[in-house]
Amino acid sequence: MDILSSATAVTRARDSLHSTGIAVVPDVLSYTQCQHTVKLINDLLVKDASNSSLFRKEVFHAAILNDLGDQKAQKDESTQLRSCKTCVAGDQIPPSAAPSILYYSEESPLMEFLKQVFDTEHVYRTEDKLGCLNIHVYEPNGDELNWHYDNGGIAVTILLQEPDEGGVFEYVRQARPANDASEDAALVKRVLSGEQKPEQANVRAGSLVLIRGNEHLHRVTPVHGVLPRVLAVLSYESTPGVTLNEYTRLKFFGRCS
Ligand SMILES: O=C(O)CCC(=O)C(=O)O
Ligand SMILES: [Fe+2]
Repeated sequence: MDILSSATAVTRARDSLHSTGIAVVPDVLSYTQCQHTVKLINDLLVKDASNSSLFRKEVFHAAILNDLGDQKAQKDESTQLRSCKTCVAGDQIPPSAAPSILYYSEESPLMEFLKQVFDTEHVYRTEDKLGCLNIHVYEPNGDELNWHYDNGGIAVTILLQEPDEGGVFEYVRQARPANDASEDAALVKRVLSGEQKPEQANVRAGSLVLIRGNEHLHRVTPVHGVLPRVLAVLSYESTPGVTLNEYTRLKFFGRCS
């Protein structure tokens, strides 16, 4: 975590985010911290096998989830993208896990780092007990997160376990055309047809990844092999006191409370 207090790391990440839309900061968590968290999550998965309180869902969705995209209501391949993973919600993650400490601790340098890198005066944790800190488990039988834009502009993740095969974070460097849904849809089509090649981020276990997720189309390729891909998603807002509504809680966590 010390690396986040380094001025060089701030400058490097800020420059990278500015020029490419993404910044990868390696070794924010150690291998031991990552493995400790993976073990805690594994224990939850084993315990959960019988009562399924962890939320696992396969969905088919459009790449563009905003109002402009949905209005088109076309039924082509760009609206039938498959995503499937297990989500461990904020209230299920042990406080002793390294991502919890990094996210919640008053001594954590992360918040200051984010303000400087995203060049903003205010960054707040999402104050939702489910949607604050999540851990996503991509099982190695084809779990994936298909092409999408995020709703929020500050996406922060930490990879905890690399899979053997697939699970690559891909993104399109070209920033989203401002308020132009038809250009947006054209970009999605070019990416889906292979005409426009995405970039692949080089992310190792322990790396912090920052992206402007509402501007850059991105996805996680299907995971195969033996090891699941395990990733912490740390949620932030530009205004204080943000909670999720019931619709969003049901959609992402399968429950309201
Ligand atoms: O799993 C990842 O690396 C990306 C996650 C992501 O894009 C999201 O949760 O919106
Ligand atoms: Fe995303």
